[in-house]
Amino acid sequence: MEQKRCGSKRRGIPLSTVLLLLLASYPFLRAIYNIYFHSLSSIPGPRIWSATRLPFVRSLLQGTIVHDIQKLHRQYGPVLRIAPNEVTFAQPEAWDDIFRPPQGQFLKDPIWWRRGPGMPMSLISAIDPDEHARIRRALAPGFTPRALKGQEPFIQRYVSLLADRLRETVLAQPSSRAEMDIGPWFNFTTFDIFGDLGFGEPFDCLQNSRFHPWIALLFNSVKAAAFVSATRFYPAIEYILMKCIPPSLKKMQQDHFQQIVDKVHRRLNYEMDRPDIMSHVIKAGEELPIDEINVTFMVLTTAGSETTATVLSGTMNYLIQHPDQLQRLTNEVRRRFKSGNESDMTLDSLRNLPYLNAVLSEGLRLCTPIPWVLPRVVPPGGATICGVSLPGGTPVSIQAYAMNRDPALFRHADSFLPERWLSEAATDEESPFFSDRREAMQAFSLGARSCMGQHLAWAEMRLILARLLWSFDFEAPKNKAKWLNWEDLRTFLLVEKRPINVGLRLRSDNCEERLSASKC
Ligand code: HEM
Repeated sequence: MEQKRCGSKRRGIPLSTVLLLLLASYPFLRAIYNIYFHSLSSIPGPRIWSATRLPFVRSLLQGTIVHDIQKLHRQYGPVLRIAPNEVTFAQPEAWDDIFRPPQGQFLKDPIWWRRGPGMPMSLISAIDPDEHARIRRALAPGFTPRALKGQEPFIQRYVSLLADRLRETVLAQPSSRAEMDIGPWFNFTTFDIFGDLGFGEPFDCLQNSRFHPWIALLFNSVKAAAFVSATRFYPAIEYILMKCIPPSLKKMQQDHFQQIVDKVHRRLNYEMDRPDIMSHVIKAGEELPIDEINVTFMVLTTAGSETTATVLSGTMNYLIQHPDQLQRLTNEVRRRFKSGNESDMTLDSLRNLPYLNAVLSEGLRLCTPIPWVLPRVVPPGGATICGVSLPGGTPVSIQAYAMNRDPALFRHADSFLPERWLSEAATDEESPFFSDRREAMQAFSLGARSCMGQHLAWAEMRLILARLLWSFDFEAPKNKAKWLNWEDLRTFLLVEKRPINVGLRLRSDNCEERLSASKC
């Protein structure tokens, strides 16, 4: 009996229990490894973010990721570990080190760009540099300054329609002063412009004064898209989620895509030659298979419209809350186009208005629509970024939001001060902005994957803002509770939408008097 008891003692804890214990303690052991023994353990960052991906995912799902990371950068410095295997940078040198490295490209991190099952490759999702270069080559002629010249009449048409619609809204008010959310109007205009340039047909948002259902569905699914992205860090959860998607939702997704396929199809069958973006793709012939054209034009619709509208919304929001800057810009535009003929306002004539460019640069800095440039992966041999050596395979990203608002890089970094972008700020040592690190702001990114649409974006932003200020007097809503603080907006891959309330009336008749009385 005694012997038996000793025997059972020797057998000890059953193997299954040991395995279970090991399994249960794995996350803790892994977290300890990540904090103390991982190859990134010397990179500054909060322990909990270095130990596990969970805080990052929570922040992503809450939409507070850019603000949370900004706070962490302030606390830990410009090089920050934001997950066990990921490092992010808020230092100007990171742009060149990641996006224009001397040897070879840092490729996009597949976790963010992996294509859905059955989805063809697009310009944005192509990771292989040769594939990406092939697609970009086929599209590039449609985005040159020369091509833009041919596209100008399309752009002008929708900006005129925007001004007409706003005029009607104002005149419908008994007081001839309207108070409205101008954000959707910027979206209506940029989506209509891209619709015409891409597919030869607008989305008719301006015509109908409301979002086309395709765009409405896109905006409604942004939070869900952020959720799907978050599950990619946990393949088992992603697998289950994909299995749980109801057929009705899958059908909705397919129909959404099919609408773009139909638009592309209609455009490709046009007999006439029109100088839009698609015409260049047609000329490139076989270079781009039809399924790649479909997906590329679907992502371009968002990339080319929502971004520009976000900057315009943010810039207008800052302008109405800064009456001096608003007045200075209004004066610049109205003085330059005194003759009273809006058609004088061409893309060429608007290119060199110093204060207009400064205001929009400041808008791009504070309201950058891509506040966090999604990660790239350090090439296999490893690389040095901002003086920090990182092993191959490490995802690295740039925090544009944190960098653009860093007081070490920009004087009064959180304030709207377009003057920092005037040429004298860079040359006059007395200027308070002389030491600003303007090269930190790269809203269109750099290198082989920089924004293809930046000429178009600048053209649209200049024309829309100038035309509106030329035609209307803007002001902040009388009720301060209706003012929006841009810093409160969350980010779910795209910047959250909230009303941009403005007061506007038709440009007053005594404008010339005010101009001559103004000191600007
Ligand atoms: C103010 C407006 C805009 C901003 C701030 C902006 C910013 C950016 C940024 C930062 C990227 C790089 C993203 C990355 O590499 O992860 C990008 C890529 C891109 N943008 Fe824009 N964009 C704007 C407007 C437009 C417009 C109007 C179009 C054209 C219709 C456009 C087309 C593209 C394309 C095609 C790419 C992908 C380039 C490639 O992967 O080769 N963007 N944009």
